[in-house]
Amino acid sequence: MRLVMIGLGRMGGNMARRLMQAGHEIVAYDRDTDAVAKLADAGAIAAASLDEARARCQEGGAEAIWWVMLPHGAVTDGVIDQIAGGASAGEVVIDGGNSFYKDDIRRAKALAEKDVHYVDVGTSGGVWGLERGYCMMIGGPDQVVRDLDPVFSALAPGAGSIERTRGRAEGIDDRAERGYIHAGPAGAGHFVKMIHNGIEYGLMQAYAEGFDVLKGKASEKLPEDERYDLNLADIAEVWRRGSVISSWLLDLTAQALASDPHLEKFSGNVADSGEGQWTIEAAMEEAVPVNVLTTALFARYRSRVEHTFGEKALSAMRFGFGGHVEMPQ
Ligand SMILES: O=C(CO)[C@H](O)[C@H](O)COP(=O)(O)O
Repeated sequence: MRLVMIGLGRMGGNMARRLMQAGHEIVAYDRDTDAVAKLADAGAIAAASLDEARARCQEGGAEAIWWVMLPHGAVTDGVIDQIAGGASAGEVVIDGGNSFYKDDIRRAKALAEKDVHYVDVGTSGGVWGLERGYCMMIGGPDQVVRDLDPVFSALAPGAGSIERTRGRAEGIDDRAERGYIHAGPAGAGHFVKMIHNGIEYGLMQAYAEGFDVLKGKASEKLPEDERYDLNLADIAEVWRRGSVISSWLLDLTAQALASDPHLEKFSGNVADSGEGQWTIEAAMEEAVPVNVLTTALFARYRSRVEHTFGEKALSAMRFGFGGHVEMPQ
């Protein structure tokens, strides 16, 4: 198939490459003309504007398919509005970024008025996706998603060497086993991806806290015979092998500790892109308790300030009721 890839950053660029490796044709568009030129060197058709991208995509006679891979919010909305402005009936807009699922529902309704189809794809795989493939959670109309199957199938990891899940029925839709699902109508793909990312926050926080406690065991504040100077890189390594908590996130932790045992490259000011917060908002709408996920998000907020005003207030109250002084820095 021929499709336009808009946004040729870490994700979009590599997804375009993976699609071309599978025989698809990519019309490449990005405001960064160097990124377009680089992808053209790898075999893509370069486009200097959205109009040109549409024309090049339609050359084969089919309506344009747009895969948008941009930061969520205003940037993605702006580009989709521009596409919609010149769109013909039958075009397909796919948002493969990390959009908020309620934005998908709104966009799908607006585009449907022009008979333009909208598909939301929560895409996981990060910078490793070119090689390993991308796990995709898809929302949108059934037939449109079916028609795009060659694209999803090429991007997905495939069944690979992962054993079939014991107890899973034979002869059912095997897309999940090949690394992608059609989760439901507009927004369902990004909703599932949002929860995936919420879980990601919780898992990451659990590893981070565990390693913090291991590191702290060398503290001079502990009795001498209870101090251990633990090799964190080795602990991460051994847990990768047969332990209950082995995972890809642990693999990445082991890699980071192997090359930088004190993680000196990092300040520890942890950013977030919104999915953790949206997960908690969704849980509140459903009145579902998400204690771990909430704590993980708040730990990120906490990581960005040396001391909060609230912590100063704590010290002030302790001092007020008991004359208790603060810990020395
Ligand atoms: O989609 C992803 C992985 O699957 C994102 O890369 C990841 O979740 C980053 O999110 P945040 O910036 O909030 O940590």
